[in-house]
Amino acid sequence: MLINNSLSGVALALNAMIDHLYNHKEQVEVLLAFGASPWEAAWPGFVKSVQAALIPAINGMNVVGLVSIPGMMTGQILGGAPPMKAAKYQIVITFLISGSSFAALCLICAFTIQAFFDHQGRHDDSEVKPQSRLNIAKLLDLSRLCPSKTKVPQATVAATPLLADSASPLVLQPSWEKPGEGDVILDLSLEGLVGKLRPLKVQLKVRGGQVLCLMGPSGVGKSTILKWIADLTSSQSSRSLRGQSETIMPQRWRREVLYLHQIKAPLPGTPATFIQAVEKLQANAGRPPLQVAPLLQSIGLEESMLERPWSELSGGENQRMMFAIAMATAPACLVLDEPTSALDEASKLLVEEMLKKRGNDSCIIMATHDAQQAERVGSSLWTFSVTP
Ligand SMILES: Nc1ncnc2c1ncn2[C@@H]1O[C@H](COP(=O)(O)OP(=O)(O)OP(=O)(O)O)[C@@H](O)[C@H]1O
Repeated sequence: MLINNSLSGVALALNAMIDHLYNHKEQVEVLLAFGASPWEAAWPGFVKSVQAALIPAINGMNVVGLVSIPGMMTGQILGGAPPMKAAKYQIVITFLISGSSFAALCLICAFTIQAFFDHQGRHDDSEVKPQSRLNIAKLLDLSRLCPSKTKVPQATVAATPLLADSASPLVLQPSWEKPGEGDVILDLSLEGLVGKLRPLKVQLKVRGGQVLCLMGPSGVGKSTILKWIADLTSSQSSRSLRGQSETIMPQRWRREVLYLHQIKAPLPGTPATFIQAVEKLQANAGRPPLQVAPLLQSIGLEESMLERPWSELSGGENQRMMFAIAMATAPACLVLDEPTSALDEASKLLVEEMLKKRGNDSCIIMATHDAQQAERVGSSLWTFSVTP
């Protein structure tokens, strides 16, 4: 029974950890992008899983202890041992069992976290699979047993040529470029697979003050490239930041080449608590507090929104708040994934103004579906083509 309870605790820990890492992938990615180590990013899941595991395990042990200790003690006393000695012996055994179970749980959590990230702390989805859940709705869907005889005509949409030819390698190339004057901030040569199948190559240099825009059909690999650039997912790469190359630690790289998610991440708490958490990350140790409030007004947000829960902010408010926090961290390169996708025209222009106002000591790389936006803010436009 004791083993059974401990094992169920361990199984619960694993479930909670894997669930947390999968269901809050974006949340973990947001923290990683701000310079968190994998441990810091996965910490809430770790605490949750230890709690989930310890409660049943310790409860189980208490029950087992209460039930079995009198019996075992009686046996020892009948065998000639003094009652106090028998009691102490049982208490020590209970503590040893609790301690070893706790150590086992910690180890399991550590292994789970390590399996989810590669040695550089990047996401490694291939190692841990999400739990397959029984889909009751699908099981009860009887319509698939008696398919309708009348065929609904399907609308035929011409596939984008780039996406139709799914096997040919892709390359990212400049469509137009304005000359840049600042020093080279990022020098990258990246290569990897998009959607785990299609090879893609990227070679680019971004100078201080430049805004490099990426355009291409949905699903071609823009977000994939941006995550490679920010070192959140793996690619074969040679890269340098302000002339410094491989010696840069992943956490520092991500903090300096900060990726901002396209979608709203399910963050807990409020923007103010998130800012505090970011300031406490190891990668930000010794840096001054983030000045987010002064930026909010210029992108149409009120300072009071810092105290409102993330879940109460609209998609557009969330996007602008994250943008302001990212700008306040003053990275060397801000990597933006469709930063105005949730905004109305007026708010979009406010964000663009802020992008244009920066000096020559940082650069921007952003994905967009808006050609006019690329013309308004871009120093260069990069598009995808199939290699001959
Ligand atoms: N973790 C993943 N595992 C497998 N395939 C993936 C994964 N992430 C993305 N893909 C696939 O890689 C391809 C490129 O995705 P990506 O998100 O980079 O496209 P995108 O150009 O940014 O699209 P959009 O404009 O719609 O945001 C898509 O076909 C997508 O399904």
